[in-house]
Amino acid sequence: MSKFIEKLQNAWDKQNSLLVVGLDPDQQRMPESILQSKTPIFDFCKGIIDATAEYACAFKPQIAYFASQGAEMALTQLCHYISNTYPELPILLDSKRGDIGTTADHYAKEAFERYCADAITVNPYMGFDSIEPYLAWENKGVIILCRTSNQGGSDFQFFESADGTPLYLEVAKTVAEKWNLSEQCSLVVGATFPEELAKVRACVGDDMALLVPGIGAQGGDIEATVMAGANSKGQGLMINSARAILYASSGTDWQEAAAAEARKTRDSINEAREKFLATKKETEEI
Ligand SMILES: O=C(O)c1cc(=O)[nH]c(=O)n1[C@@H]1O[C@H](COP(=O)(O)O)[C@@H](O)[C@H]1O
Repeated sequence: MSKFIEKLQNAWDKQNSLLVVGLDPDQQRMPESILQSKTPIFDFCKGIIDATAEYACAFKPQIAYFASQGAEMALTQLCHYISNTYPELPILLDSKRGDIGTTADHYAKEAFERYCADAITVNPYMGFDSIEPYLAWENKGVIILCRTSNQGGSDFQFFESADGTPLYLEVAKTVAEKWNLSEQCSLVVGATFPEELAKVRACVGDDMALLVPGIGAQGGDIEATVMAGANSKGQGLMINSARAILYASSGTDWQEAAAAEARKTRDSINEAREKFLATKKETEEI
C-alpha cells in the first residue's frame, strides 16, 4: 500500500467520511464580508477548511481558481495550513496535468514540493511516460482521468477498441494492470455516470480508490454513486463536492452554512454506505 493510500484509508476510517471538500474559490460568489479582506481567497478557503474539516476525508484545491487570480501564494499557504492543522487529511491537488516527461517532472515538483500535495489529478492522453514522473514520487498519489463528469466526456471516452471496449475502460484496465504496480494510482469517474462507475469498479477490483466529482452542483445522485462505486468495505471512494458547500450561503453565516452542507452530504453518503453494505450482506446470504 502506498503512503498516499495509507493516509487516505486512515482518513476514511478515522473521519468516518468519504466526502472530499473541493476548494474552488470564485470571488464573484464569495460573501461580501470576505471581499473586504486584503487576502480574500486565503481567508475564504481557510474559513471553509476550518468549518468542514470535521466532515471531510480530504480537501481538493482546483489550481485554476488560484492561478487565474494570481493567487498561487494563497494556495501554497492553504496547503501548508491543511498539512499542519489537519495532518490526517490528504490534499488532492486538482490540476489535470499531462505533458512530456521533462515537463511533467516540473509539474510533479510544483504539486508535491511547492504545494505539498498528497496526490495530483493527471490526464492519461499522452501515455505512460507522461505519468511516470509523478509515480517517481513514491509517497504520492496519482489520480488519472477515466470517465469524467461532464457531458463532453463522451466525445472520446466512449470510442471503442477492436474488441468493443470503450476507451474509458481501456484506461481503467491499463492503469489497474500496468501503471499501479506501487499502488499509487486512482481514477476519476464522475458521479453523473453511475453505470460507468460500476463498470470501472468491476474492472479495477476492490483496492483502487476512485475520485468521484459530480454530486452537489452537477446533480449526481449520492445513493447511486455509492451503490455503483463502493468497494466491499463500503469505502473506496473520494466523493467531491465544491460549489454546493462553498457557496451554501453568501451571508454572514457562510461558514455555518458550509459546515451544515458538508455534514449533510457526509451523512447522506454514510446512509448510502449502510444501505450498500446491507444489500451486499443480503445478497451473500442468498
Ligand atoms: O478531476 C476533477 O476533480 C474533476 C473531474 C471531472 O470529471 N469533473 C469535475 O467536475 N472535476 C472537478 O470537480 C469539481 C466539481 O465541482 P462542483 O461541481 O462545484 O462540485 C471541479 O473542481 C472540477 O474541476
